[in-house]
Amino acid sequence: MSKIVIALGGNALQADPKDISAESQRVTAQRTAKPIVDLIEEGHQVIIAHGNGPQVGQIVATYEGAAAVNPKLPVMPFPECGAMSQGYIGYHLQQAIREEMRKRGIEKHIASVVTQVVVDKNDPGFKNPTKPVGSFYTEEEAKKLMEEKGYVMKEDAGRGYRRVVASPEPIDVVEAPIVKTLVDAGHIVITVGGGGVPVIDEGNGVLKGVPAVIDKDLASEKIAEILDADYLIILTAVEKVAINFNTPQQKELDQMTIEEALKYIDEGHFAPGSMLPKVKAAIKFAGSKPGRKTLITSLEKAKEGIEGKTGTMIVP
Ligand SMILES: Nc1ncnc2c1ncn2[C@@H]1O[C@H](COP(=O)(O)OP(=O)(O)O)[C@@H](O)[C@H]1O
Ligand SMILES: NC(=O)OP(=O)(O)O
Repeated sequence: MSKIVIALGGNALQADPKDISAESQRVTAQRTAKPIVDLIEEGHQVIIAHGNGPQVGQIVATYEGAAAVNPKLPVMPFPECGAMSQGYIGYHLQQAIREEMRKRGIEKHIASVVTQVVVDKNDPGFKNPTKPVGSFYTEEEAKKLMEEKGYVMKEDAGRGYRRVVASPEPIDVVEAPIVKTLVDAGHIVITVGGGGVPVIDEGNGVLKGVPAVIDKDLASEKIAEILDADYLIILTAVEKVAINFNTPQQKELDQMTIEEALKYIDEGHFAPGSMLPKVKAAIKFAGSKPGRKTLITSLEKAKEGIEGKTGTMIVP
């Protein structure tokens, strides 16, 4: 039995990026629950983390839109929207995983912990927004949003334009002791959703939410270290990491050593904002203590991946 932190990518929550309805996410979560419960059924101790880029963007935009037509409605601050996204996504995952466990006769409890993650107020990420949130827009729509709302909009890996916000590095997970207690008691915990709500220590131990979105792969790596997990599994839309991705020379990798991964980063094989943070999180976890490994694979292949049959394993 291994202790596994699973980081769920966008496709685990929204199968069709154009359909951002709650119903679509609820149905997608049911599909996502199956490979996760496969691992639980095998006896692994599973801790779940997830992204929130599309959802937090949607929540912010909804409040802004509502405030524009009804001035009595306050604009909701970004950290509060992040916390809402944890609750919204956690609720769907809790329902779906609980139901899948119930069907299989697995008697375990599952809960989401609204999680705050400490970041440095001087993190250079605050000066250079990189994290895509919300929906995809055409170049024309993006220009209009930049002019009208002052958003920073960037092209996202050939998929269209998206709003980008600051993405500081995670330093510590505030609720980690509670997560550890629940995990040690045998419960399934959903934590660091959306990378955690980013908070800064104002200097006196008082925590204050800041408008940013922490990368969920890096936050998952942080909680995996704190919980002393054996595996960090990053589940995304591709079965394996590739070099020369999307070119005729594309080569999928079964395994990468940390040294090889660093070389591939230098050579520019991993797109910033998509595969790069995953590989960085993978390197950090695999290098943090002997025996720790990171697996990057698709949601559907999680079980086969942990059995060593597919995916890309990052090892020291
Ligand atoms: N070198 C690479 N190998 C494999 N996939 C890559 C690579 N570079 C970029 N990608 C893209 O990155 C995507 C994963 O990033 P993203 O969709 O942002 O992640 P998430 O699943 O966390 O939402 C893959 O589906 C693939 O399209
Ligand atoms: N917080 C975060 O990394 O979200 P996405 O994975 O949706 O980009």
